[in-house]
Amino acid sequence: MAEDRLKDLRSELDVINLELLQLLSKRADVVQRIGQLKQARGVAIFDPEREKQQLDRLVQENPGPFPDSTIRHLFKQIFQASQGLQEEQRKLLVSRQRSHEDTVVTVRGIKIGGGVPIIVGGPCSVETDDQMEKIGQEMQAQGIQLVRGGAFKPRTSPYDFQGLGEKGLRMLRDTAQKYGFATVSEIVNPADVEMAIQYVDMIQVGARNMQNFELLKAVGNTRVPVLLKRGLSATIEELIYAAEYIAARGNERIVLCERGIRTYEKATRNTLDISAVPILKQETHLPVLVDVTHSTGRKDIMLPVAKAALAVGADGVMVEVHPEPQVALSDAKQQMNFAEFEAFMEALRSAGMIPALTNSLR
Ligand SMILES: C=C(O[C@@H]1C=C(C(=O)O)C=C[C@H]1O)C(=O)O
Repeated sequence: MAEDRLKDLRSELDVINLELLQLLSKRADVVQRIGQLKQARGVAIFDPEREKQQLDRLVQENPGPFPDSTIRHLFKQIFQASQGLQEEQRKLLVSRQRSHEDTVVTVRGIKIGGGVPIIVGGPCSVETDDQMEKIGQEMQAQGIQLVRGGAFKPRTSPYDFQGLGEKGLRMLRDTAQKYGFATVSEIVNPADVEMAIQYVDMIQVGARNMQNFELLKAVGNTRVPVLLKRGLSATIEELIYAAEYIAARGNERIVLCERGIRTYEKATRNTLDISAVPILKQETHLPVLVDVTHSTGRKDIMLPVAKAALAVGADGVMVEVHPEPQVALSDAKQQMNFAEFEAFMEALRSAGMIPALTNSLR
């Protein structure tokens, strides 16, 4: 008999627990809505005055049998947990606090991040069928799996080669299909994103467009991997917020790329901010690449710079390669020719910094 009574009372408690749980969740939902308002208004999360008001009221209404001190203690715990929820809401989606695990971005089965460095290679611009055919053969011979090639070129001068547009994307895709690569290419106009993803596996947001917020939103609306380059005068924080624009739209397949920043130094085209790599790895959970071509603009130091990038934890390096750099329609001076590229790759391989060529790739 007594046994049955105990069971009944415990069943009663089980029901009350579920009711309390529902009420706690309902309360948490309101807390989160308050959190959003506070964030929008730039108001502090912790509000001791408001907490005091609530505690005073609760103690006043306390029907017992819990003593007032216990009621204060229990509700203080709830307030603290609520504060935690609001703090969680404030953390950027791309921030390290959101994920202790490194994000691995997979582009057509090729992993960026996760421990095995990748080399992304290809010409600055897609120019001719002949050029792309040679690129296809060379990239395949060197085991390059992700090939770059520009079709929309944001050039400093309006009189410089502007790229082949959709035709260039088609040529890049055809080469990729023939040789089995994945592709990345820059898009500058949000209206072109839908068209571009018919051709490319990864969309690049270039340095000059890092704060083209409409473009960031447009690529954020897709589920296609995005290579986001740091703006030439952008701080690391601004780069992280640019990535957040993409993530906030639901696309977290983002790879960051350090490509040098503008300083007073003239010996290199830009100044490679090597410290940005470990900082980005620490502050975000996203993979980070280093563009050694644009950051240096100098072929003679590309190898040591690439080694430095990999040594500080970059998930890969991006380089420009052209069959005949001297006649290239863009970046003629800084693209490597095939012999230079082969020496570059061989040096990284023999230093054990990138995987050896497997037989199937020879
Ligand atoms: C929910 C709020 O945020 C925090 C949490 C509180 C709560 O859980 O009741 C109260 C004050 C704040 O410290 C709020 O400001 O109302």
